[in-house]
Amino acid sequence: MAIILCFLILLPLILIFLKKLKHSKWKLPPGPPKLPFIGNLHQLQELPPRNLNHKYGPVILLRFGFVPLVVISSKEAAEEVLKIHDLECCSRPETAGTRKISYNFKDIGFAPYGEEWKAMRKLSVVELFTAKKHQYFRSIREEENDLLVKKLTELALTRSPVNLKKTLFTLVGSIVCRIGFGFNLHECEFIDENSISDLVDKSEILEMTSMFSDFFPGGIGRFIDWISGQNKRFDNVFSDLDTFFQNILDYHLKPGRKVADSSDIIDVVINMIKKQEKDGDSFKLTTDHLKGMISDIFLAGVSTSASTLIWAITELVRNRKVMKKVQEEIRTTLGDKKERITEQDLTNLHYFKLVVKEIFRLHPAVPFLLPRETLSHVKIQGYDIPAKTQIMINVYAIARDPKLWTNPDEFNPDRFLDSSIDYKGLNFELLPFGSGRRICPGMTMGITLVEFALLNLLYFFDWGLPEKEEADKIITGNGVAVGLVQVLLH
Ligand code: HEM
Repeated sequence: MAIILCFLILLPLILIFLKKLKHSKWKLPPGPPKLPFIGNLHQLQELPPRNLNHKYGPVILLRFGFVPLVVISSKEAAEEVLKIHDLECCSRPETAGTRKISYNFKDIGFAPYGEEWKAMRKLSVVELFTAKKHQYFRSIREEENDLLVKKLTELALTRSPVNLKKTLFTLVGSIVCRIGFGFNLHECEFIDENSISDLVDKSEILEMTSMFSDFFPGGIGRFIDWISGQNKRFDNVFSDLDTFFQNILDYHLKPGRKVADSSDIIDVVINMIKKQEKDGDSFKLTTDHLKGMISDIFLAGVSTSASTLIWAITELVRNRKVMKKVQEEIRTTLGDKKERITEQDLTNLHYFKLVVKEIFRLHPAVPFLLPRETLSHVKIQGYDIPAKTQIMINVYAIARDPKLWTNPDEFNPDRFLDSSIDYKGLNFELLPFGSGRRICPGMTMGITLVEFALLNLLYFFDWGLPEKEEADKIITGNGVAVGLVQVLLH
């Protein structure tokens, strides 16, 4: 009996010792010094670093509480994660914020890798981006841009300044709501079109704010979140978003609602749920899956495209020569007299596409991609990365790496004149949409949305700053330009 007791007491110590022995053979990535227990938590504000961190190299290991996190900031290391080890690195970590906005990971963007994620992703790709719907989506984008041109023309005639952030978030929000959820934002009973950017800001708070329980899983973390009131703050922010998503769902479930031939993605999923109730399939879609999908489409679709557009106008206002060159190309190719432009007009523009590419390089909407988590042990650039380590890919820094780009901080679309580098996930120096299994499924839609809106803005209007404003004033601290811009009729 005594021997068995001794064995039971010693067993955990032996296991810890063996684990340590195994880990001591590992070559872990370098990183800033860590304090006992909290690791790098005291540096949460400045880490992970946005720019290249030459001091520690392109693969850096951090530890926030109990959570190990690796930051990748070189093209070669990104290629290893996203191409060579894509399967081992394609899960997502769980945090309190992402659990909420994904409705318990019943979505696409934050769901861990597995059968449910595969089924949801296939559904969204098939339904949102099928060829049979291309013409329908195209007409929605064209109609919404016509409305924008009308609104901006009125502002130009009265020489009133334009609030870029509100205007472009409303444009993108109205397109995404019609395509994804089948309702017209301008006539909507449950949301004011001007509050779209505020809602997106709230979702970003949820994604970005960290909870103690994210770093100290279990009782201690949850207790500190509760005492500090962080839980309550979180719930308050989430409740506005949840109300909006619930309204979208109720709108679809209204008795007697007529579903058009070109039903939106939510109608399709509701019909699948009804069908499954009869068939008894093994993967059951639920209301949480529906809300997770609404959350994904809204959050992933709106802020990315809108902030890219805002940056495009901002850079062009700051770089008048490029603005002149691109407008000359557009107006010469399309002719000067069009009252309305269509997506067909995008086809013959060359320099314009380079301008868009340069915007995606300098201002990737998701600078660290969405965080990944390793499913098993991998080696990146010769370093050991254990299973269940978070990985962030700093595509912002890679796209400004002086080893890859000449004058990297300069806005210069001409750099792509003789280059075959593209941004669709195959060139690892330019990854605004990510790459591999978790690459953005809305890429085609996002690109068309950005290109067509920008074409309208540049064909019909001349842009500049309101009197006495300087270019830098249209940039805010959190990286998105929000200021007022003067619009003049061409
Ligand atoms: C300019 C526009 C857009 C940009 C720059 C962008 C960028 C991204 C990036 C960087 C990721 C993470 C990829 C990774 O982790 O490797 C992502 C994921 C995602 N995007 Fe987009 N996106 C855009 C538009 C859209 C649109 C319009 C939709 C849908 C309506 C969409 C839906 C999604 C979804 C569902 C995911 C999660 C994919 C997964 O985890 O499997 N995105 N996007």
